[in-house]
Amino acid sequence: MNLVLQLAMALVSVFSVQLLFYKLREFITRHPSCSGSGKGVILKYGPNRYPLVGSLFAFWKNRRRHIEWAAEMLAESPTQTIVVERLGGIRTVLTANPENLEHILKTRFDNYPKGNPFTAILHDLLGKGIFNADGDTWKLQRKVASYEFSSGSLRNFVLKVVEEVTDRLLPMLHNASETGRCLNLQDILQRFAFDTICKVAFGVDPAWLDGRFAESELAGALDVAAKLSAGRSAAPIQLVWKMKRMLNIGSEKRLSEAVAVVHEFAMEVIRRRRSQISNGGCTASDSKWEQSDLLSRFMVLSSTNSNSTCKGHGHDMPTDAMGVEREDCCSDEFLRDMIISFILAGRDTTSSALTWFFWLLSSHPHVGEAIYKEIAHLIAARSQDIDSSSSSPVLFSYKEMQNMHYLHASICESMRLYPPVLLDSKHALHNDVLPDGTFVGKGTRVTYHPYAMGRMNAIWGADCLQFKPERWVNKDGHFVPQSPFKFAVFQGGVRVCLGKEMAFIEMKFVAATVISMFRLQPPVDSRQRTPKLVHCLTARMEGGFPVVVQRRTTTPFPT
Ligand code: HEM
Repeated sequence: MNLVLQLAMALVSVFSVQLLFYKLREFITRHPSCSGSGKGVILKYGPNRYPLVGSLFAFWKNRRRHIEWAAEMLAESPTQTIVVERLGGIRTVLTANPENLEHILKTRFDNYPKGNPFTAILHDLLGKGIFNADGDTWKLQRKVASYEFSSGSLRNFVLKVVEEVTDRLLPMLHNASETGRCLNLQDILQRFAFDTICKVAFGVDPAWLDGRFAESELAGALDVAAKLSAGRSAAPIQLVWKMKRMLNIGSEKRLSEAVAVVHEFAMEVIRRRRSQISNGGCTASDSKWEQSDLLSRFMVLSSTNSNSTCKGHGHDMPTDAMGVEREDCCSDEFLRDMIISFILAGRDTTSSALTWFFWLLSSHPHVGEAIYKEIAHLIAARSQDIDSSSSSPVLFSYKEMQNMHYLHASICESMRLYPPVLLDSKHALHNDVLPDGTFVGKGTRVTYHPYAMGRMNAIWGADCLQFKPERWVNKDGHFVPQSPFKFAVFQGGVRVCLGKEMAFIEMKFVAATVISMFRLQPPVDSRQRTPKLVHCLTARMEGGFPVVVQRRTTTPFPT
């Protein structure tokens, strides 16, 4: 009882101080002469229609649909930008304006790091991993990871891994088509994406986990950690999760337990690789490529004695030149954080994109059939293609996948409506003014909103809510890309997603394989229902995506 009372008193006093600061800050930001900008415009949309405490209630009322709520308000704003000021929260500029995005992500990138308020939210889970880092720590990881992702041989390796992992997926679908059993496609795709990223980034097959970790336990821990971390950012009052964390109670207790499981997995991966390196390299069963995985590159960096460069796998990688302490960048903790960032980057994004893609196909069967025809056409053309007669075991070659224009368009169209990363935030280092005239004070959070952008009349036209892959192809049927600041699904500018090409290889390979063999439908009783979108760092479907699997009577593959 005493504790509850103390908690309540602490809350009241913090609220009073915050109220004072809030009023003061409001005064400063609304007087351009005080804030240092002569042109600043404060837009008065969305939650600003509510008085100070009212905005808190509105926030609370919409807490389970804050993504949709923000999208509605952004659509109402003539500049596609709103300013959110609420008690207990950082002043936030929310934007879906492509010019503003280019400004934040490219032109004035230096002024918009992720910032402490963002990194604090994800720190327990991601530590200083690339997703949660700024400055030199980020630069170093970006540089090393770029070597990996820009390498030509990565593409072939990804293709090989994806084919292997798809081979595990197909028997499940065959089995379900024969037994009539319903499958949770979201879970299966997540497992597929997890296996793929572990093999590509760390040279580890999660099948190796058996006996040490139950993969389901790890998957569960990752889900809980992602969901509760996202919950922190959506909390109307940030102080509440901070206090719960301090007291290790409720959701914060569950989060720390889940994080412990995830961390232990990452440490096990590191221990395994260290022992491989100390045993003189990879085991006989490991391929050459596994020595070049991202984790190995970082480890070579840590074990080199040179102070200036690290000569690993034929690359000269600047290390101390980055200004990052060797001990920092090569400690087990640092490697652990890097691993977790990559797991999240590779597991939840592609599986989210594919889940929503297959759901949209189930209500737009003509799109699925058009994709099938495209694949059948490419396979039929194989007999005339000299190269394809090679004995490659790959179901689809890279070249064939490049020619799947309609499939590419359909995946982009699906991500336009359901971007895996729904929103993303930066924090201004200095006062600034966005191209649409919105004043951004030092410390302001600037959030861009790919979900709102994908549903914006002003950007995509009156049919923006319709699923129409045709909007991405020209009259010759070729895919036409859009500006990354309009279609910001992979972010644009300096921190653009490093795994974009890998993601497309993965998604197109799985989609093409599944579509050429099966038709997937939700069970009859849920066909008319739109699944609920939940924000768990990525866009998930509440309750998963149950599907009934029907095998096609013919496939385009030669028998
Ligand atoms: C459909 C799939 C994917 C989508 C939509 C996507 C989207 C994004 C977005 C929006 C960001 C920026 C996040 C931020 O700065 O907060 C990002 C960054 C990143 N992505 Fe992806 N991603 C996808 C797949 C992948 C895959 C498969 C990988 C491979 C591991 C990957 C690796 C990364 C990395 C390393 C970054 C950090 C870049 C940096 O901060 O410099 N992504 N991605």
